[in-house]
Amino acid sequence: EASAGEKKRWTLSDFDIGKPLGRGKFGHVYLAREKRSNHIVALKVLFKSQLQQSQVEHQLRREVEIQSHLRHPNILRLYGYFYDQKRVYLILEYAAKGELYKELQKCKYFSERRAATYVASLARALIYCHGKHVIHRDIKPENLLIGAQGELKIADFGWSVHTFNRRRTMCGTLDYLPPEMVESVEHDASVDIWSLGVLCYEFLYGVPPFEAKEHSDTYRRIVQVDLKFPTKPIISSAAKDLISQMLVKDSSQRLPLHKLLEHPWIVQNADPSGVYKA
Ligand SMILES: COCCOc1ccc2cc1OCC(=O)N(C)CCCNCc1c[nH]c3ncnc(c13)N2
Repeated sequence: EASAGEKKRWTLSDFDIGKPLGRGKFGHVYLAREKRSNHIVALKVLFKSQLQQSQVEHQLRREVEIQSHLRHPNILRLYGYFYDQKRVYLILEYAAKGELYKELQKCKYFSERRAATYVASLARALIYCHGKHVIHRDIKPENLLIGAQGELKIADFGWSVHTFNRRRTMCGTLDYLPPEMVESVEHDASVDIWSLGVLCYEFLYGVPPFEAKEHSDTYRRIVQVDLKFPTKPIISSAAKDLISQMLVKDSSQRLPLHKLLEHPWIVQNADPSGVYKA
């Protein structure tokens, strides 16, 4: 056993590999059990060749370094990592209820209580991250997982926690980008308030607020903050008020995350435990 201080050297033979949990851009994620402790984990396998091709291996190293120090109930734990000739393996907390975006697709949109409970837990996770000078957790639905008790977990390692000019081509959608990033000017932790506002809108309406057929139209809608609320589903004015205070072009005018937790819509709808009980 490695003593508390030194890092344990993991190898693939320490794990029984179970069912695949899904495929990401750079590799597969598997259910796995650590043999000695019988601890169930998720094992993400990344191919070194693909990481080299996309020149992200140094970013991954930095991400893993940062992520391994984050400890929050709404941030997926990274327990450790190891590598062999061809692959890098990330040993991760297992989120038993899987991907949030699949749940959102299935329900089309969430109730105000469910949306508020998720938004409040994400706000707490982001307050924690900002307290550690970690920003831009890239909180779109694809990067959110659901734990065994229904709690939300940010799984994405952002790739861009300290990089300011991440190329969006790597991750496709523009939908979540705030104006300052779309216009690729300096940005700070308030980008996360914008993205959380976009996410809150999508939880309630089932589509992101600035969606358009063409990238150029989405781009224009974002920089103009062309925010419209559909008539269906019927959403409370408190929810619209909160979203309107987050999707503000001037990043210094966006509702601070700790104020979000005191907003009437959150106070009246979010379950204090951070767990949505159907
Ligand atoms: C550089 O990589 C950073 C870490 O990225 C991830 C960590 C953990 C992940 C997924 C991650 O990236 C996204 C990705 O690979 N997919 C979209 C495919 C698999 C989807 N997950 C399915 C899943 C279900 N129960 C889970 N419990 C824990 N982790 C999971 C999952 N996935």
